[in-house]
Amino acid sequence: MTTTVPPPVHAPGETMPDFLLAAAGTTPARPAVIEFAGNGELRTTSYGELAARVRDTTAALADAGLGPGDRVLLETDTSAAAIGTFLACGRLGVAFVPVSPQTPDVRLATIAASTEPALYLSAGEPRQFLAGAGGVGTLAPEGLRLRRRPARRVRHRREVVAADTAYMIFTSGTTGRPKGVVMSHRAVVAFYHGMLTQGLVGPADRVASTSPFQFDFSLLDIGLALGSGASVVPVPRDLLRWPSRFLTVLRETGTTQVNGVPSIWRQVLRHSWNGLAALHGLRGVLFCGERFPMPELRRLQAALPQARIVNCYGATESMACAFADVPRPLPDDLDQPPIGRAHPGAELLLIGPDGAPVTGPGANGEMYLRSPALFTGYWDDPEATRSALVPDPTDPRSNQVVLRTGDLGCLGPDGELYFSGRADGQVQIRGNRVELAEVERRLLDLPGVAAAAAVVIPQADGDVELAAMIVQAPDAGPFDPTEAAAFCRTALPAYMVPGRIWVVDGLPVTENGKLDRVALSAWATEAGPT
Ligand SMILES: Nc1ncnc2c1ncn2[C@@H]1O[C@H](COS(=O)(=O)NC(=O)C[C@H](N)c2cccc(Br)c2)[C@@H](O)[C@H]1O
Repeated sequence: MTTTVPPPVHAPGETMPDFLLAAAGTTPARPAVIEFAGNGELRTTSYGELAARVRDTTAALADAGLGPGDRVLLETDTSAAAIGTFLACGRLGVAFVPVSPQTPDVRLATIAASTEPALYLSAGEPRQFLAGAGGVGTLAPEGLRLRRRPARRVRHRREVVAADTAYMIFTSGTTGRPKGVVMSHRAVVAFYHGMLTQGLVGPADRVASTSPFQFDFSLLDIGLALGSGASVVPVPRDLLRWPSRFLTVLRETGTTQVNGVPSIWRQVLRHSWNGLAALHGLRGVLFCGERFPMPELRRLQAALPQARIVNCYGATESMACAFADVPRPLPDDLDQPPIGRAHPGAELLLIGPDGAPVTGPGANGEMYLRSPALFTGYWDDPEATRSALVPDPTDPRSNQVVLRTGDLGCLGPDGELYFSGRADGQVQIRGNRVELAEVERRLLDLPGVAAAAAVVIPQADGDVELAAMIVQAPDAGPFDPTEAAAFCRTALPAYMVPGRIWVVDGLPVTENGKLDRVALSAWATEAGPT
């Protein structure tokens, strides 16, 4: 008879640490973090041990003079030490700014200059040039080690309130200058509760987290696991890129749920489909961040017939907002999985070009999000904040703000939403507006194509040329670019047919694992016409 493990008890007015440590009150002995140490060794931190670590680190940070309104720059991958540290920050009302060790020096310096952290903590050797900026310390498995105390500051606030900033995530802004998304405890916990309504995992589950710590997807994974009384399994970044090692981590840690962007599956599906299919304990997959190419999604679903696959949509400005089960079986004529609808407690509106809501099957519009999980604003950027948090277009008088996502959506027959690309994602080709995703969707219909990316190459005469790269499925035959172009021509206007199509082994991805269109365009320009 299976003993039912009591779920954690959540209370109103929770801060992020309250929410994430709730299970320490109900199941202190159960594993909170399971780290893969290699050669069959696992390092487990129980909820009780995590809570004790948070207490010690909170005392160390308080002793260093940190308090509400301060910021800590936290350079690390996801780990028990990292989680314990950011929870301690939350206990003191100190915001943490996560950056991954792979962050280039210039970007780290930009973020540090903008956020003026009271303390810079690094899991590895702290980067020297930051030493003069304030306090410096290192994260060690046994706790925090200060190398330079933070300068003393005048303290105006002493209470931690749920509206305080829990963290700030810097995303690449379209203007090139990174924007700091400021998230309050109240917003994060509101999203976490919305996520818990989806019944994704229970206390016996082990959630593999594959995103870099600086990507809020990692914070979703931590919230999903710890908020459910389950375990987080951080997947070491250097093992993720090797299919066999990735599968070894999943198998040896007893992972039951894998969260990650679509690209983490590309090489596994190409080279280790059988190894993946052998993981019968895998009962859930959650992906987010961009569309999952349908041929790859079908192969993933075939490898894991027992798994629930969920498409999670959203922006860092509300962590995420919608969860939709990928239909099983996937209809043949479906060209992308739905994003469904916002989680309970939030609502996605479709707004037409005239600012009025659009409804009814097939309606198209820009998605606006109404939610208690909305971000506070962009750090030190009131103008960008005003353009993202806008008065509710259905009734501006209340000054209730909604998030203008910048994403286009369309309504399906049953009221479920589909993602139709970025509102600013169109490119102009010979005067015609083109959604690159439409070209990619057509290429994905080609037999033997597993993934595709379309890109525009600026020409000397000011015009642009449309090109594409495709990744072939393992069983595909030789690729004929002429035949592929003819295939596109039967369904797309001439200006949307790629002038050249390259076969590539993989597609470049950003540090967060999403298709890197800048790298793609640079590569195509070099490989393209001389
Ligand atoms: N499921 C989808 N299908 C298609 N397009 C998606 C999906 N999820 C996003 N996007 C796109 O990515 C944009 C946002 O980018 S972002 O701010 O860097 N954040 C992200 O990508 C990740 C985002 N915070 C997120 C999403 C889900 C869970 C967590 Br936890 C975090 C959205 O505005 C969309 O354009």
